Amino acid sequence: MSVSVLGAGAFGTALAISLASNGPVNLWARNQDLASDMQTTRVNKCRLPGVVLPDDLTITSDLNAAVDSRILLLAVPMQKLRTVLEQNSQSLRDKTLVACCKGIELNTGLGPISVIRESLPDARPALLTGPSFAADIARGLPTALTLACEDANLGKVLQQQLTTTNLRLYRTTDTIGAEQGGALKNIMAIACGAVIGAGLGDSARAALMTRGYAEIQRMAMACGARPETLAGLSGFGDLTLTCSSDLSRNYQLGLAIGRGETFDPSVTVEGAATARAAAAKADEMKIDMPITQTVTNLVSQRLTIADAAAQLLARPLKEE
Ligand SMILES: NC(=O)C1=CN([C@@H]2O[C@H](COP(=O)(O)OP(=O)(O)OC[C@H]3O[C@@H](n4cnc5c(N)ncnc54)[C@H](O)[C@@H]3O)[C@@H](O)[C@H]2O)C=CC1
Ligand SMILES: O=C(CO)COP(=O)(O)O
Repeated sequence: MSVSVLGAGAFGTALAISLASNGPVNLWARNQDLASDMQTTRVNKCRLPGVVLPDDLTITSDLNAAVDSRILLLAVPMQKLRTVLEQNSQSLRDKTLVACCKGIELNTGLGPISVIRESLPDARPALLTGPSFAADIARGLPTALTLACEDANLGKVLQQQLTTTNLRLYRTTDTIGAEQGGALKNIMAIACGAVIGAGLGDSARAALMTRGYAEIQRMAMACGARPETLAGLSGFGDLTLTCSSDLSRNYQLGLAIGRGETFDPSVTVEGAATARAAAAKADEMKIDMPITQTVTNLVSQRLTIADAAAQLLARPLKEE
């Protein structure tokens, strides 16, 4: 097998389904019961109900069976990435590792590429990010994503290997821009969901998306991102999708906050921890990120939606 996907959640399963149209793919599930069930039923009932797994997709709970591949995709939540790398360091240490997660690590302020570099210095890291819902990819709907890799030659190889008929990859060497855009847009999606949930209207959402994009640019460019990456699929593209679709879990959390409803804590919502990480980093770097700060306070219930809106509107007037 040339490609394996580690993590049989929604995104890992969807990517494995798409990649199986290019040839055999391994999908590693850490949970043996889930792996057995998927082998028998050929469906991932929990995460992608109703989508039949293709014959060229092999499911395993044995990591050693999966790490034989030349390319390994890591489709686990951002806050779990370091654990997965460290727990499996012997098997993963010199591999090509394509992170598929979108977030900033809470305790370190690092993105996925830096976490891979710190945990496994001999690995070759890359990032797959951009606007796509697992359900869309799994159904074979047309999708375009960004493959970010500092090593331009490896980036070209990965672009070729991971593009499928319906999943078109663009490449960049700007891993910082791709990481930051993909992580920070989740924060803005929570804010937009909250505004819509509270009935504050589409105009308020457009304001948040635009000023949120300004925040993303400020932080990302201070970290070394290139503006054209932020304007591309991994930045503007994903911001647009996630802030405007009910399918987004970040947006759904925002909706629940805005409506005063509870939200299932077991659902993967990257923007919650990422908002805290980004707010702390912004403080440290003296970058103005009022929406990020507000989302942190909303998620931790230190602020009501009415007070959040009032605070943002009352900020000193400035040039755009
Ligand atoms: N679901 C989607 O539409 C998309 C998700 N993503 C990103 O993909 C990443 C994963 O998200 P989903 O697959 O949707 O989440 P999910 O909650 O459906 O799946 C997460 C998977 O990670 C596994 N996992 C968690 N901790 C682990 C550990 N310590 N060791 C091994 N495996 C572990 C879980 O068992 C689960 O299979 C996130 O960063 C998300 O932002 C990106 C684009 C689209
Ligand atoms: O990243 C995504 C879309 O590109 C998925 O969004 P959610 O994690 O909010 O569901």
